[in-house]
Amino acid sequence: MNMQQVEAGAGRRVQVPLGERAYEIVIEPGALRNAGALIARRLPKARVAIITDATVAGFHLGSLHAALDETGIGHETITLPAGEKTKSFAHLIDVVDAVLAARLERGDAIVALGGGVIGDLAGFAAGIVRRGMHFIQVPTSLLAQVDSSVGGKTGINSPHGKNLVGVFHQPSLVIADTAVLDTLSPREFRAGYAEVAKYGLIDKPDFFAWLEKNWQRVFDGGPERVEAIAVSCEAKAEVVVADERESGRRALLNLGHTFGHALEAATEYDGSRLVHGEGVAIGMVLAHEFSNRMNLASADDAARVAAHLRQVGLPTRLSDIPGGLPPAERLLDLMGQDKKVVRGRLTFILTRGIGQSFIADDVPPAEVHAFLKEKLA
Ligand SMILES: NC(=O)c1ccc[n+]([C@@H]2O[C@H](COP(=O)([O-])OP(=O)(O)OC[C@H]3O[C@@H](n4cnc5c(N)ncnc54)[C@H](O)[C@@H]3O)[C@@H](O)[C@H]2O)c1
Ligand SMILES: O=C(O)C(=O)C[C@@H](O)[C@H](O)[C@H](O)COP(=O)(O)O
Ligand SMILES: [Zn+2]
Repeated sequence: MNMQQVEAGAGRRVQVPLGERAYEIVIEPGALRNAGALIARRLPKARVAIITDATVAGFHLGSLHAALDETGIGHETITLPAGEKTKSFAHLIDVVDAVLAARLERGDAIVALGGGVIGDLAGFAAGIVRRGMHFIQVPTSLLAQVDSSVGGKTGINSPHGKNLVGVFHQPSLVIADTAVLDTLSPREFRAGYAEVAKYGLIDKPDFFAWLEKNWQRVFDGGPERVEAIAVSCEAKAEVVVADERESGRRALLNLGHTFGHALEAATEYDGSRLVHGEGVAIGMVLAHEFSNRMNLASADDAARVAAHLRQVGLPTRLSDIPGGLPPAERLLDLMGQDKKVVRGRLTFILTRGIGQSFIADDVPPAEVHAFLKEKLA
């Protein structure tokens, strides 16, 4: 990681060395223009079904079509509504039916052009149609470029909780065009930034300190944006290669998510109230505050995390979520559906300070309940 000198205009490539499931992440402004050539090199002669949402299609579908036409790649397009509620059984059926109707074969590919919602849904479809098709991620949100397009977690939501139905299915290629982020709304850019900060808070205190200094440049675009995305992808790739199916260390990538996912479910996946990255921002602050309450981390570190996230414009408190929340009992109940639960016991990602996160499976639920009650008051 070279965060001191950032070369102007440079693209980056990050490898995910997962044996026969290995793939490359191409991070570059303008990469979408080369999507046809990149896909043809990785999957010669494959046809593709593009899954996208209406907002992203309006901005970027034409460029992807042009890139595929240039290289003679046959394509179908399925356009879904934008937003978290699209990660549902109903839309999974739409995608599966459309891919089968287009007679795509197992050796063909599903291409996700969009944010994490489209990536998670399209990846799930790719994992189950004909028992597994190729899958290519073309992430268009900051969150998707730094997190959801890498690592192979796919799935949909349930009223019982987030991402409760899905499969692990790695992409064959990730094409992250950092220039497409210029059309992303400021709110969605901020939400994705929460997952960038997460890597610093897990185990990269120098990266967190770099972000505190450089976040404005990351937002503005240019080399710092590419650098932050590349560092994030390297961090995620390293964890995924070490623990692809989350039997241990990968759970660290869930920092802030036990709280955050419960908040998303409690607000019924209503993006006008809370989007995923915002839930993660509040969840990471709560994880640091709870760690302080358990005498694990200092109050100063918890305050530093909250101050930085607030500085970039992210919500950091439960009271920042409009429309009211259910009581602590209900939030705890929702956390009970977390995939990290083992024999009924909650697992949390706690911390000893900035960049010192760890997996805790011995957290007394009564402490969490009391903490949440306090925070809701
Ligand atoms: N699989 C994983 O490892 C993983 C990791 C993190 C998050 N996730 C999931 O990802 C989802 C959140 O992803 P997200 O934040 O990208 O949400 P999203 O897919 O809903 O995208 C956010 C919004 O931005 C719009 N958008 C996307 N790219 C755009 C662009 N370039 N220009 C203009 N508008 C654009 C979308 O239409 C949408 O309205 C959640 O469902 C979360 O659970 C998955
Ligand atoms: O890739 C992972 O592993 C993560 O935990 C990344 C998270 O940012 C992401 O939100 C993921 O979808 C959460 O996973 P889940 O298993 O808790 O649903
Ligand atoms: Zn996340």
